[in-house]
Amino acid sequence: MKFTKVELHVIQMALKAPFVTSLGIVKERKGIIVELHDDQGHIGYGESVAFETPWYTEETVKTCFHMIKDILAPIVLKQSYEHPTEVFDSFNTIRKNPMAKAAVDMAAWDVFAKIHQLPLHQMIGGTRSDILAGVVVGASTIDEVLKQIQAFKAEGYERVKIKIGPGKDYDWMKEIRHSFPELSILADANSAYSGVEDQLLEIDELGLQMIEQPLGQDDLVDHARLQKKMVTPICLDESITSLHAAKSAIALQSGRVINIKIGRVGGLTEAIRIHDLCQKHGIQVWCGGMLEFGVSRAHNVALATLSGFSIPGDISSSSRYWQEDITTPDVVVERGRILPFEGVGIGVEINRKRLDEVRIHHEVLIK
Ligand SMILES: O=C(O)CCC(=O)c1ccccc1C(=O)O
Ligand SMILES: [Mg+2]
Repeated sequence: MKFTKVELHVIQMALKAPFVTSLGIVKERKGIIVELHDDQGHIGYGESVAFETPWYTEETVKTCFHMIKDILAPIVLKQSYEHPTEVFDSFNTIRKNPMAKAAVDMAAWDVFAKIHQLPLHQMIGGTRSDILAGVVVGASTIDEVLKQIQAFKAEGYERVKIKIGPGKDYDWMKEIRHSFPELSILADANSAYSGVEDQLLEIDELGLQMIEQPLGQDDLVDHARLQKKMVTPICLDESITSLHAAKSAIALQSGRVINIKIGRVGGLTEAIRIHDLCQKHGIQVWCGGMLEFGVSRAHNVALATLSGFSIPGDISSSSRYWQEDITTPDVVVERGRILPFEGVGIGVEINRKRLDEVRIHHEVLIK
C-alpha cells in the first residue's frame, strides 16, 4: 500500500441527550474523521475518539489533530506497506497517543480490506455471524435511569451498563436489580472509587455481571487487591492502553475481564493482539464504546466478530446518540444483536451532505 493523501475532517454534533458519568457530562461530541487515500484510488476511514477535554484519557481532539497532521500522516505518506499491522508498528518510535494512532491504523485497515474486496470483519478473521450488543445509561437521577432502561429494553437490548459513582451506587443498583431481575446489568465507575474502594464492597451482593474500572488508570496493583476482596468480576477499561498494559494486568490478576476499545489501545492492530492474548489466558473481552460516530462504530462491529467477543459490549444503535450520523447505513440493534456489514471494508458510506453540515475544520495533507 502506498498512501498519497490524508484528509482530516473535524466534526461536531450534539448528542440526543446529555450523557452523565462520574467524571462529567457530555452534551456535544467533537471528533476527527481520517480519510486515507492510496495510489490505486481506494479510500479508507478511521476516527479519533478523543474528547475535547482530557477527562477520560489524556488525549484531546486538539492533541490528536496535531499528532495526526504533524507526526503520523508524514510517516504514512513517506513509506509503503504490505499489511496494515505495519502501519501501527511504524509508529513505534512515537510514544503513547493511542487515539491519534488508532484513527490512522483504522483507516489503513479499511483501505487494505477494500484492496482485497472483502468486508473488514472477514479481513481480520472474524467468525461471529451476529454481534452481541449492549447499551449504556448515563443519567443523573435514578428515576431517569429506570426510565431509560425500560425504553432500551423495549428496543430489544438485553444487557445494560449503568454509570455509577459514590452516592449513586448501591441503592441505585439494588433498585435496578429489583425492577429488572432478568436483565444482565453491569456498573461502570470510571475510576470513581480510587481511595474509597471499600464503599464498593456493598455492591458485591447484587450479582452484577461485572464492575468496570473502579479505580484509577494506573492502579493495576490496587485493582488486583480489590478483585481478591470481591466476587463480582472487575473489568478494566481506562487501564488497558496497550498490549503491554494488558500483559501486566493479566500477570497481576488485576481483573477478570477487559473492555477492548480500538481508540484507547492505538488501533485495530493492537485491539486484535489484545483479543488474542486474552483468549490465551482465559480473560473475557467485550467491545467498548466511545460515544462515537459511524466510522468508529463500524470498526467496532467488525472487531466484535472475532471469536473472543463472547459477551455483549457497548455497541448500540447509531440512533442511541445521534439524530443523523455521518455514515449510512446505520448500525441497528435487534433483539440485542447486530449483523456485521457485508460491504467491502468497514461496509458503510460517508454521507457527504451530513459530513458537510457538521464539519468545523478540514485539512488535506499530501505526499
Ligand atoms: O455507548 C458508548 O459509546 C459507551 C459509553 C461509555 O460508557 C463511555 C463513553 C465515553 C467514554 C468512556 C466510556 C466508558 O466506557 O467508560
Ligand atoms: Mg468504561
